Amino acid sequence: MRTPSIYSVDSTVDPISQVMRAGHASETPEERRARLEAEAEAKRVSEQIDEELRQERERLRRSRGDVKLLLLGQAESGKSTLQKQFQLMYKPNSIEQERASWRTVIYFNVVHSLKHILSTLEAWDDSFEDDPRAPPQPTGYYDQSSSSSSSQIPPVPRAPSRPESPVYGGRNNRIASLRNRLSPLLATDAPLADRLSGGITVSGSGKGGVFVRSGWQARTIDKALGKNSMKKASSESRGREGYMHEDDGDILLQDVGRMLSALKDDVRELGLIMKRKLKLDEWSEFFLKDITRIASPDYVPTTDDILHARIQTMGVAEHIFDVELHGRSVTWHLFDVGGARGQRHSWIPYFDTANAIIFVAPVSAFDQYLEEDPRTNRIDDSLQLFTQVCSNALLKSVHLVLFLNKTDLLKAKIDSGLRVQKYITSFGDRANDYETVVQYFRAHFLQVHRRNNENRRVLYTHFTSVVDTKATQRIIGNVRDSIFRGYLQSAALV
Ligand SMILES: Nc1nc2c(ncn2[C@@H]2O[C@H](COP(=O)(O)OP(=O)(O)OP(=O)(O)O)[C@@H](O)[C@H]2O)c(=O)[nH]1
Ligand SMILES: [Mg+2]
Repeated sequence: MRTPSIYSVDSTVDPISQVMRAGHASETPEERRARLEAEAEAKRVSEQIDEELRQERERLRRSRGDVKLLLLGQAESGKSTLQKQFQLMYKPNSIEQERASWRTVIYFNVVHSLKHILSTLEAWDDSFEDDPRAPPQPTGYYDQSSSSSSSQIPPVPRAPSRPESPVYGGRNNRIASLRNRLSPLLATDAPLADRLSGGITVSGSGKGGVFVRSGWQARTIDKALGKNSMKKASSESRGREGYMHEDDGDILLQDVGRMLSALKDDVRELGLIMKRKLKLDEWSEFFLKDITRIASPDYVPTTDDILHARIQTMGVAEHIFDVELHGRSVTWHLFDVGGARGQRHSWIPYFDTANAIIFVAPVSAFDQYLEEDPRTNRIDDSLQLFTQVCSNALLKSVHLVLFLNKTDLLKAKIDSGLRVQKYITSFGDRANDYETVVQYFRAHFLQVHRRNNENRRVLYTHFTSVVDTKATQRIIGNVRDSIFRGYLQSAALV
């Protein structure tokens, strides 16, 4: 006996067709109308499903043609700053929309720097009887004779010379009274951090201060506009709790602005002392030297301020741009990742679909150590990370671009007389000038690439300072063209 197929079109044996036909013969005009309506509705639903499927197929087909670009590199290497340059180039309006929200970040950067400076001064003060000028320790990566790729010797922070400035004259009193005067301003550190992070504390938020997820801008703007706010309570000294519960719109920012303005001379004094005595983070130095402008009541961050603001990325933030090529628009997905060690596991799911990577390595960091692991020199870490990226099987056919970044800071360090050999023994007695140093670092990254290049892919290298808009946008144009060339080649193969 024949087993009817579920795809059978033989309606004489199809029980459903038989029932339907039987129904047609005996149905009343109302039943017929209802049946036709039901059939029309079923057809409409079916067509709608078909259309949705078609659109989904089209979206998938198109997104296969999208460019997916990952920005990788250690914390503080400049990935988010580079992302801002893409944003300025391809979505300038969005920077305008976010401009106000950067005031929170910049205030936070200033307050957090002040806190860091004061506690460093106090710590030094306690240990002044010890010899404060121990030489820094060299890094191990370049010491090719050692099998371990990083030095196990903890770095010794640079410390101030013996009292010569007024601060160290009657230093205890001076520092104590500075802390006293600045204390209401310092107390805004925690509520500013909460506003940026949405109250999420991540272990490892160190001197950079706070981790943020994508979308923080909207949250800080909502707050500043007073959305979701609760009734304002009056309180002279608002701590973390005070601001969390009472915040009505801009109060926190107004308070910080007012205090900065009133205390700007103290702030400047502290900044100047530290500039002479300690390596300040680049953003601290940038904002402290401009404190009068930032403390003004109608302060609005400039684009340059936004490019210098520091906020740690948590997880992976996706940014979408439309990029034109020969009159055709291609969607670019830029993935800006958190570079701290605790964040790196979140990169992996993006490796599968990536077309291109910009690996950002800060070459100015030869005298710095990881915040997450103070035994590891930052250049060592960048080279190790670059080794992992070059040798990762999932990434073996991605378009690879290397940005040797922070060249402006490298120049400044060399000009100020900092000697590379002190930190990197294998640099030997090469000339301590910018060109020699930068080529030396480049050679090491090229060597890593050469040793991990089964697929014989090209490595595109650029010397960058991603806070420099004009130069960076020219380089982005260059990167875009090289990615598109690869993109067209692979499209031609399909
Ligand atoms: N002077 C100078 N500063 C830079 C340069 N690149 C980045 N910066 C600054 O360095 C700091 C860190 O930069 P980010 O872009 O936040 O670093 P990131 O790689 O995104 O760091 P994570 O999000 O923690 O992984 C910011 O204050 C930037 O303004 C550069 O080329 N020159
Ligand atoms: Mg970042």
